[in-house]
Amino acid sequence: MTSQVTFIGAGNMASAIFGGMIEGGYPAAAITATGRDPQSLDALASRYGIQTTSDNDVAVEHADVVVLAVKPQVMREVCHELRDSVQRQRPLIVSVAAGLSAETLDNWLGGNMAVIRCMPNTPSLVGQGAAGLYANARVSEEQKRLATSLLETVGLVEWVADEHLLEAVTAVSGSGPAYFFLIMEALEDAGKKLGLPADSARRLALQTAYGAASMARESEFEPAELRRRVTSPNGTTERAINSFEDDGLRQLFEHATQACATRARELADELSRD
Ligand SMILES: NC(=O)C1=CN([C@@H]2O[C@H](COP(=O)(O)OP(=O)(O)OC[C@H]3O[C@@H](n4cnc5c(N)ncnc54)[C@H](OP(=O)(O)O)[C@@H]3O)[C@@H](O)[C@H]2O)C=CC1
Ligand SMILES: O=C(O)[C@@H]1CCC=N1
Repeated sequence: MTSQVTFIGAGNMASAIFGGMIEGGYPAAAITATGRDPQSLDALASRYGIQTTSDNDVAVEHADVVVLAVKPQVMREVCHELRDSVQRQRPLIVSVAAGLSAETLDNWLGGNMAVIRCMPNTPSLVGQGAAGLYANARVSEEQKRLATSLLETVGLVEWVADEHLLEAVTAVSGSGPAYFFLIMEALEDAGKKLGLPADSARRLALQTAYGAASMARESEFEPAELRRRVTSPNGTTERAINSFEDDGLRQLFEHATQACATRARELADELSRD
């Protein structure tokens, strides 16, 4: 039987997931999303054919799975508001919020809940997401299979056994799309500075990112080998790669991902304090 899935919060991440689920064939009628702005909810309802409401309590009434997809800063208030209804209904809770631990969420929801923490990413919208998942001890094997099957409709699913590894998942894939978008912007700008018309620079940069990612995913060779195959000895690529290496590109990634993981820990500390 199709599980009833309710998204609390229907912003960027939630709509990427339910949009991708529907695109992948999940019945829109089994999906409910909540929010605060009736106009945005109406727009989502007519675009995707999902149920919408601004009443979070009503939305969880018949839910098998409740996906908490509000900003971490409003999660406590939302969980307190949902406490009575989820304690009655006992759905599987899936939180996509950065930082907040399963224990904190469980406490805010009144305790003894099956909680999965999920760190997804926005390419879920086009069925190319990558999500890291962690389950607390109350989650059954069947519920893990359910979460896996729901999220696999929008991309790759990787379970982690240690909750702290979700900080690394956030640093690599949760925030990761933004790094690649930044690289696309930078490559486009660099192309313009070298004289390309703006629209050509954008098309070339985007197609190159797409081509490289598709090739890396499908190839039997690892990315380092694929890079070597573009890099002719004493050719043009070698100059560019050497320039990146000399300017410390790898360290830049190391520092940025550490900063990201640190922020995930900070959020958890800031928000779980009473
Ligand atoms: N964006 C991303 O790439 C990723 C985000 N995440 C996580 O996803 C979560 C949501 O982020 P994101 O989608 O970017 O943020 P958005 O601001 O786009 O979405 C949050 C939504 O929650 C709604 N909301 C706020 N308060 C309530 C409430 N009381 N009841 C119901 N809905 C409410 C907001 O409505 P309104 O606008 O009216 O306030 C908004 O539409 C965060 O916890 C974030 O850590 C995780 C991985 C990736
Ligand atoms: O920037 C953020 O906090 C969220 C979590 C991962 C991606 N976006």
